[in-house]
Amino acid sequence: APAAQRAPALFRGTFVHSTQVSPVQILNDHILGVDKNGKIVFFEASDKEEKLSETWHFNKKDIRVLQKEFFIPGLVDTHIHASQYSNIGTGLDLTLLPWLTKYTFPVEAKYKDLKFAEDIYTKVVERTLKNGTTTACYFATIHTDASLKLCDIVDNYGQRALVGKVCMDINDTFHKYKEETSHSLEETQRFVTELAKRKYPRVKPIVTPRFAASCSSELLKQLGLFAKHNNLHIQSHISETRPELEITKRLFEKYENYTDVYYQHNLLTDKTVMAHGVYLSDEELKVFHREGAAISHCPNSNISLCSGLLDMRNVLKHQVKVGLGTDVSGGYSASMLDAIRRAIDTTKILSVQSPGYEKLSYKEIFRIATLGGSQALGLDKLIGNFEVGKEFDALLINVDVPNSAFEMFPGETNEVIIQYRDDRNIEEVYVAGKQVVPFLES
Ligand SMILES: Nc1nc2[nH]cnc2c(=O)[nH]1
Ligand SMILES: [Zn+2]
Repeated sequence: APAAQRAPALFRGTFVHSTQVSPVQILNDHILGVDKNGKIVFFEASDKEEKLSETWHFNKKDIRVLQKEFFIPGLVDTHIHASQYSNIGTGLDLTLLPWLTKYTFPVEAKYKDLKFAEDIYTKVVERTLKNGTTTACYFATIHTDASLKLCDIVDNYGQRALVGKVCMDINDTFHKYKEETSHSLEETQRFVTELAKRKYPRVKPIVTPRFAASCSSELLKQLGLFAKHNNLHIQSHISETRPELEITKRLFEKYENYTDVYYQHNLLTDKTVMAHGVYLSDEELKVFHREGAAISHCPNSNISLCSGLLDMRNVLKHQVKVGLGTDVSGGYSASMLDAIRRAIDTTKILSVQSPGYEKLSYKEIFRIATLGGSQALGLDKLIGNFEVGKEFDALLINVDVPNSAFEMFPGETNEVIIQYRDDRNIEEVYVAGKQVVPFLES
């Protein structure tokens, strides 16, 4: 039961967000105004209330004054397999390649059945929204109609998303889950065309070759050209595990490295987001920087599938755009709050392994989960924080709810709250100024 509610356009209270210069900025007693298109039109200290009400012609009694709640920007999940949601929390006894064969390809094959697809896709959109994911970058499956169904559901619930119909013409371990090369491209074209006809304001297509090891050079080439000619987003996986690196090296012998495979096929652009990147060399990171391509850091998945630990500090040092991803169901949680915690764990483990390692602070990771994600998806002009001119994607956090996962003690600051809240503390979710959580009863 999706929401269709307009937010009150005016809020007064505490706002916590990130900027380029400040990983966490806490703005107490501010007023934020949202216009009917969902854009933030002003955001100022509330001693300006008088002047603002004259400029913007509002009545002060229309301001919603927050009490103990505060706003943070919506969380951006830069990598999630909507189709794998039905496997969440199961099948994590294997590493990537056998895991794909035993659990993942079989479940994705089921999305031929549109009823099944509709059921699971509804559940994953509801779950991610409730957990504060206002923007998701989804992998669906190879099935075009089911992928369009995901788009319909995302739009209906008011989430913002990039949705990819998966492309793969090689699968030697689960033969029935793959496509003919030409069919894969044609179906991608059909997916993009059909989605465009629907005119959804916040659901966009993303060209999605699964990863190099499941695509022929011909398919990669055609998808790269298609993305280029239509200026489309691109997503895939890169350098997640060592055995995958070996296979890719064997399949693409004449390329310099894994990054070069995507680069040579026009798949590494400033609208590309590649999941994982655990084993990328400095040389490859320089190519990411040069091309403006982004990495999605998926710490839960990296640990759950024993893939490895991404050195995010090194990624940032190379000025490569980076966001966080849940990578459901390689990652066992659909919550970006979990992704934040796993990213904190990962940076700490790296510092244990290498004394002197410059850990990321939780503040930096909060920024990566919000502003960083928006940059990784090329949406930072539109979302990511509460800058005037952006759309209001936001979570109303209440730390003091019944059944909260933690106690609040006197003297604790917002900073403590940022680290430890969970979805019970997300009372309301807004996308482009429209309240999308709680869902309205239909
Ligand atoms: N984590 C993960 N890695 C992949 N590499 C290729 N496909 C997948 C997938 O579905 N999940
Ligand atoms: Zn993935």
